[in-house]
Amino acid sequence: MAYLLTARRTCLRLRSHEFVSGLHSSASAQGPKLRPRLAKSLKPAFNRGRLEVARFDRDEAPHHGRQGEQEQEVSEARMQRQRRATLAEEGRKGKWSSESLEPAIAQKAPEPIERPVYKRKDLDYEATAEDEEFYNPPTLVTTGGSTEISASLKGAPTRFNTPPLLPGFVSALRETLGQDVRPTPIQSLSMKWLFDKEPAFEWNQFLLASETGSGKSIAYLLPVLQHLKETEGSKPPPTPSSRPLNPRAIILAPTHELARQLSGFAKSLLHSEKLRVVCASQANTKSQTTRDATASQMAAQFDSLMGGGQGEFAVHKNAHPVDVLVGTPMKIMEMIRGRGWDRREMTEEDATLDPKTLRRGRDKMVGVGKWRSKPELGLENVQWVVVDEADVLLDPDFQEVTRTLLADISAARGHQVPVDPLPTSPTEKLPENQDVEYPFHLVLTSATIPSTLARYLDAYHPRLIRLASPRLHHLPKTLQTEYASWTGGNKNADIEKRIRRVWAEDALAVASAVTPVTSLSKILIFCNKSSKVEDLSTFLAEKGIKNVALTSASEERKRGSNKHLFGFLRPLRNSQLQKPAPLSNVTPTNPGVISDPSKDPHVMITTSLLSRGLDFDPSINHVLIVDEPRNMIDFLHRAGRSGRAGQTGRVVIFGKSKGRGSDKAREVKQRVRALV
Ligand SMILES: Nc1ncnc2c1ncn2[C@@H]1O[C@H](COP(=O)(O)OP(=O)(O)OP(=O)(O)O)[C@@H](O)[C@H]1O
Repeated sequence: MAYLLTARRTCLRLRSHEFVSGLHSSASAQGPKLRPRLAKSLKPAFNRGRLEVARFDRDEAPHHGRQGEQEQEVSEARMQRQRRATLAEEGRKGKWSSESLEPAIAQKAPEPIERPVYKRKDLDYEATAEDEEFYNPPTLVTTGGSTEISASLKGAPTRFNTPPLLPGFVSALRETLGQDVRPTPIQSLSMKWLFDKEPAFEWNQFLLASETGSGKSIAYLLPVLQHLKETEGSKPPPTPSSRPLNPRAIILAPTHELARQLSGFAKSLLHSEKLRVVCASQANTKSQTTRDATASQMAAQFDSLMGGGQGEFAVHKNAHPVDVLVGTPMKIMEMIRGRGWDRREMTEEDATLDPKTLRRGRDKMVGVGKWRSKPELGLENVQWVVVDEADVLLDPDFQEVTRTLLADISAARGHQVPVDPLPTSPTEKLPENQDVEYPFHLVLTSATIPSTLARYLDAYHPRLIRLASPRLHHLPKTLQTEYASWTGGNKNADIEKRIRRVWAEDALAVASAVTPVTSLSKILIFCNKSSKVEDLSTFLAEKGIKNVALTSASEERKRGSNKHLFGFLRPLRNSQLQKPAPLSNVTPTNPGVISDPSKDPHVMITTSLLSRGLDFDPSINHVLIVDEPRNMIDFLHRAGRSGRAGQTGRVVIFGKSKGRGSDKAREVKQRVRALV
């Protein structure tokens, strides 16, 4: 009750401070029609090919989320009517001033969710040089750059059925995602293209490109797991000389957090169809007793750089073979070649380097000194490699490690692949006819395909089968965008006000009893710098808002588990693998009580570190972007932590509405509108 009163007071105050400058929903934004960033790179291929464009009617459209959209629209309209009636009634009784009613009704009511109607993409575009940020596939499926471009979701499965899926996977999907689960567009495409087709199943390369929260993990996990299951009997028995683990599939992810979540999710699909999944980023603590003193010191130094440390994964000599290994490329390289594989002689210059100035990725990998432990991981059995968040893992910072890893797997399977350095400048021409053939299936996935990656794929993977969803490079339809303007005073205080306003709206919803809100919204805040994360975290904590601040250097990240994200990540529905921390004052018998953000953290503050791939809980229905996004790719990933899998969410972008610096904010606004 006390909280409710505070919430009401906050609502009244909000009326007078005008820092929200406009509300733009995905459904209503009529901003200038900017072309999405387009690459010219596909044009020649496109001109040579035949084209079918996919278009499917509402009834044909694969399910785009958990909740039936029709049902949702009806319930939202009803909710809005009830809310108006309740608030008006309260207003008549003198509880509210008419002034405070207006924003409460207008701002709380969510926009009706548009049905996904997939339309033909524009084909005759002109891309300018500065527009070349995103690659834009002209249609849903393109097979390489050669003779044929065939397309469409026509004929693609619109249900998870047996076949093509094994019954155990169908039941696991229903258990995890609900009985009526239907494939999203990218999953339909993957079921059509990635499942074994008789007679020949050569080594293929695929790109799965679709917007954030559209189910890419299932799109690649199902074909990989099913193929492993079907070929289980033909697995060669481990020989005494072979190295341990010997996975049949490797999934690469850019962060330990994502690797852990993906392996947990893969396990949740394997309740009936059993396979062994191991996460290289999970603690399994084997002490490194065989090291000498110098080696231990170096390893400790290495750990502090790499975010390893206590409880880190180590391979036991007699470890059983596994089916799927999930991890970051750096961690897996270390398991393949041995810890410290990338070390080199110390130079004078090294001694002067400040570790803080090292770039992420390979720079941080490169240590100095000669220490190196024995290689540990066998690779002869690898038949699938998935590169999740491929645009990060193949970007200039990471691509050398990723490509070296792919080359090592190839070499272990008897096929040498050169790893030539790529040009450092994005404008430099890539060598032609570099068709890289790997002796395994390669699946690349991403929600964003920058033009540089598209060019690399054209040059090195011309046979790549590209599967793209109709909403690639757009925000999820269920995500609303809103622009907030700084007041000109303390920015941290503006952010605090915005947070309190979200909770005031929640409290209102509880008061008017139109939504079954049992806890306050959780809020994810993205800053550009770690120092800003820490500063904001301290400020909010002082104001009684308990929060979790995570940067690449955070101690919590070194524990080999995702405990530091509990309560924020989406828990797995059918397993006990992840359990969010209970909210202190919400109980099953007292569901109307809202949670207390001064006791349980409802706010997480981070940098782009956690913007990639992580599946956050739907209770995170607000993302605040408090620093100007570095680019639209970064923005799409940050914003896409909410509004996932058809759930509603809102992204609030802060900027200056007047004076110096407001031009930038206007430009961001325009570019964001082009993504709606
Ligand atoms: N067919 C489906 N119906 C309903 N929910 C689904 C479906 N497929 C996946 N999901 C759920 O959608 C959420 C997002 O899926 P996932 O993390 O695979 O998205 P993504 O496309 O990989 O997103 P990102 O680009 O951010 O990594 C998950 O919670 C997943 O369980």
